[in-house]
Formats: sequence, C-alpha cells, structure tokens
Amino acid sequence: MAVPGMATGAGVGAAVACAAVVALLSAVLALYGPPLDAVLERAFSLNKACSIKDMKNTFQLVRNIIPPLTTKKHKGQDGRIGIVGGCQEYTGAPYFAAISALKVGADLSHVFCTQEAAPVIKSYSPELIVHPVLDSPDAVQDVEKWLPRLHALVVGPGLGRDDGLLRNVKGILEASKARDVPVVIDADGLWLIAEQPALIQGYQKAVLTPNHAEFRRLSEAVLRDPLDSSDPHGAVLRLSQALGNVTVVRKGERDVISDGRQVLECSQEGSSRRCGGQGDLLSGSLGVLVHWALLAGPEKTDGFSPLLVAAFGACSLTRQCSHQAFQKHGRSTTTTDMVAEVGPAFARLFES
Ligand SMILES: NC(=O)C1=CN([C@@H]2O[C@H](COP(=O)(O)OP(=O)(O)OC[C@H]3O[C@@H](n4cnc5c(N)ncnc54)[C@H](OP(=O)(O)O)[C@@H]3O)[C@@H](O)[C@H]2O)[C@@H](O)CC1
Ligand SMILES: Nc1ncnc2c1ncn2[C@@H]1O[C@H](COP(=O)(O)OP(=O)(O)OP(=O)(O)O)[C@@H](O)[C@H]1O
Ligand SMILES: [Mg+2]
Repeated sequence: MAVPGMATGAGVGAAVACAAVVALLSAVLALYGPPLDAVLERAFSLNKACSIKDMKNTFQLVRNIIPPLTTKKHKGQDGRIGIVGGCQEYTGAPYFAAISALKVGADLSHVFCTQEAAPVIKSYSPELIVHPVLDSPDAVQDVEKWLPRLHALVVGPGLGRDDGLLRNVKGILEASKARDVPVVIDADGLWLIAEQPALIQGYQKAVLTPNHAEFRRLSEAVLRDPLDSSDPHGAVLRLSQALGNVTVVRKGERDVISDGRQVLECSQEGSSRRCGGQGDLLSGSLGVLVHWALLAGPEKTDGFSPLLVAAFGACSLTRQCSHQAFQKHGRSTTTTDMVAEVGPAFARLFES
C-alpha cells in the first residue's frame, strides 16, 4: 500500500550494497586516517543516495522487527519500558513518553520520577507504574533493582536540570550500561550528555534524540566546533562517529538518523503544529522499538543497524500521528490528540 510522504525506489539489496561500500570506506578511514574530510564526504554522498531511495524499504524493515501478537505470550514479553524523568515543573513529558510506549505495544511502562511529581503523573493514567524515587538518596539503587526486569530505559523527558537529580541519573546510566540495558536519551538527559559525553561514549545500545537546540549543544560540546548548518546529514554522521557510533536522531523539519556508518532521513508527512510533547511521544515509542529491533537482530533488518531501523520507525510514527491529529483538530492539535492516533497511525504505516 502506498503511504503518503514515502519515497519509492531501489530494493533492500541496493541498501545492503550501499552499506557494504560505506563499511568499506569506514574501514579505509580507520586504516589510513586523514584526509578524513574527503573520504567522509564521499561516504556521506553515498549514504545520502541510499537513504532517499530506500525509505520505502526501511518501512519494510520496521515491519520485520514487530513481534507477532499471539496467545502464547505472557505479560511483559512485548516490552517493559522505564522512563526516567518527571519533576516539579514537568509532569507531562514523562507521561507522554510512558503512555506512548504502551500505545505502541509495550506491556508495562514504569516512570521513575521525583516524589512530588509522582501523584500528578499517576493521576493522569492508571496504566502507568510510578516510582517516586528519583530525588531520594537511594535513587540509583532504587532504579537499579528494577533494571533486570526492564527491556529499555528512556532517560530525560521532564527531568529538569537540578544538579542532584542529574547526579542520580548519571548513576542510573552507569548501572544501565553495566547491565547492557538499551537507553534512549532525550531532553534534559541530553543536557547531562553534553556536560559529560564520556557517560555514553561508545555505548552501542544508546540512541540520542536531540531537537534543534539539543543537537547544537551536544554537537558543539562533543566536536568542539561551531555547528555547520549547511550540511545537516554530515553533522549527524560526525556527531555519531565522535561518540563512538552511538545512534543519533536529529529531529526537525526532516529527521536525520545516523549510527556513524549510515545516514537515514525520515520525511514522513507530519504537520505544522509545533506543540510541546511531540518529542516525548517519539522517545517513548522509540524505547519499545529499540527493544523489538534488538530482539529481532540484524538478520531481520537486512544489514542495517537495528537501532537505525527502530529510530526510523519512531520518527515516521510520530510524524504520522501529528499528521492524522492535525487532520482532525487543526490548530488546536495537542500531543494528547497525537497519542490518540498512535494505534491507527501504527496500523497504517506498519500493519497494512
Ligand atoms: N508538557 C511537558 O511537561 C513538557 C515538558 N518538556 C520538558 O521541558 C524540558 C526542557 O525541554 P526543552 O525542549 O524546552 O528544552 P531546551 O532544549 O532548553 O529548548 C529550549 C529552547 O530551545 C529553543 N528551541 C527548541 N527547539 C527549537 C527549534 N526547533 N528551533 C530553534 N530553537 C529551538 C527554544 O528557544 P527560544 O525560541 O525560546 O529562544 C526553546 O525555548 C525537558 O525536560 C522536556 O522534556 C517538553 O518535553 C515539552 C512538554
Ligand atoms: N519543522 C518541522 N516540521 C515538521 N515536523 C517537525 C518539525 N520540527 C520537528 N518536527 C517533528 O516533531 C517531532 C518532535 O520534534 P521536536 O523537535 O519538536 O522535539 P522536541 O523539541 O524534543 O519536543 P518536545 O516538546 O517533546 O520536547 C518529531 O517527530 C519531528 O520530526
Ligand atoms: Mg524534547
């Protein structure tokens, strides 16, 4: 079925061929070092060709990672996701992330927030499990004891920038890495990473989802250079490489996704509404898709990194939710209207 906003083009085979060329170029880069720019430029233009042609095929790869709904599974198998965020000022952001994870298909969604934020977040939805632990002196241990039961953590929505909270989140990130738990880092979690990039350096199960301001901050902190706005794909590729191939999703008019080897672009039609919370829907959805993609493994994603495919899925889903909500509500569209579209948008993009 044709999906609006989707480019058509070459087959998955072409993507794999491109991937091979890019992998080769990366190997050349690793072996011979500078002049990096010339080689990167070439690698990148190959990537660009791949990404545009293969948007249609990338949808198929997302379909490949979606677990079947069967009567043989028990509660939790399709995803137990944790959201780390929620403080006095921001209660909506962790709620949007957590409810979106459930609506995409996770079975259980936990929110680890401050004591004050917990009753507020609980009152939004009986479906969320809310732990008022993030500002406790035992925050790291309190979250750590849940880690063996969680498939992915989404760190940052509505976290705020309180030094004590950020210290606790640093400990939670270190504990997650030690246990190999995949992490999606968004919003104020990215503030922490811009301050201490070493926290995430080289962690292959991390995805960063910066908006415009967050990308600039991160990029300038990590690359120690003013952001080159003339080359949006190259900027994402370079940031990912500098972070040791951590997957980066730069949100914007077009979303640009890279694992430092390949670049994908998502230009699924969204809407012109820029109400707050849309990024939280994206990061919550991505938490589930990351779990599904890693479970499915690279054989289901045809040579693409599973995290790249998960990210493309979350970006296209968020934009499709925005598109559908806007068709119904126009200028009054809010993120709550988009959350109501998660099911229909998911079915339209990935199940028809
Ligand atoms: N309902 C809730 O609870 C919600 C809570 N949220 C939570 O809020 C916390 C802070 O998150 P954040 O995104 O507001 O912080 P940050 O990165 O400092 O950006 C601030 C400034 O950056 C700029 N700017 C942003 N985008 C830009 C663009 N495309 N193009 C150009 N400029 C752009 C813009 O600057 P301005 O236009 O004001 O000069 C903007 O004011 C975080 O915890 C998050 O989760 C949200 O999730 C929403 C729903
Ligand atoms: N100019 C734009 N045109 C179309 N879609 C956009 C545009 N900017 C962002 N988006 C889409 O909106 C969604 C959220 O991106 P955005 O940059 O608003 O994140 P954010 O600032 O982190 O959101 P939040 O308010 O949740 O913190 C993404 O799906 C992105 O593709
Ligand atoms: Mg955000």
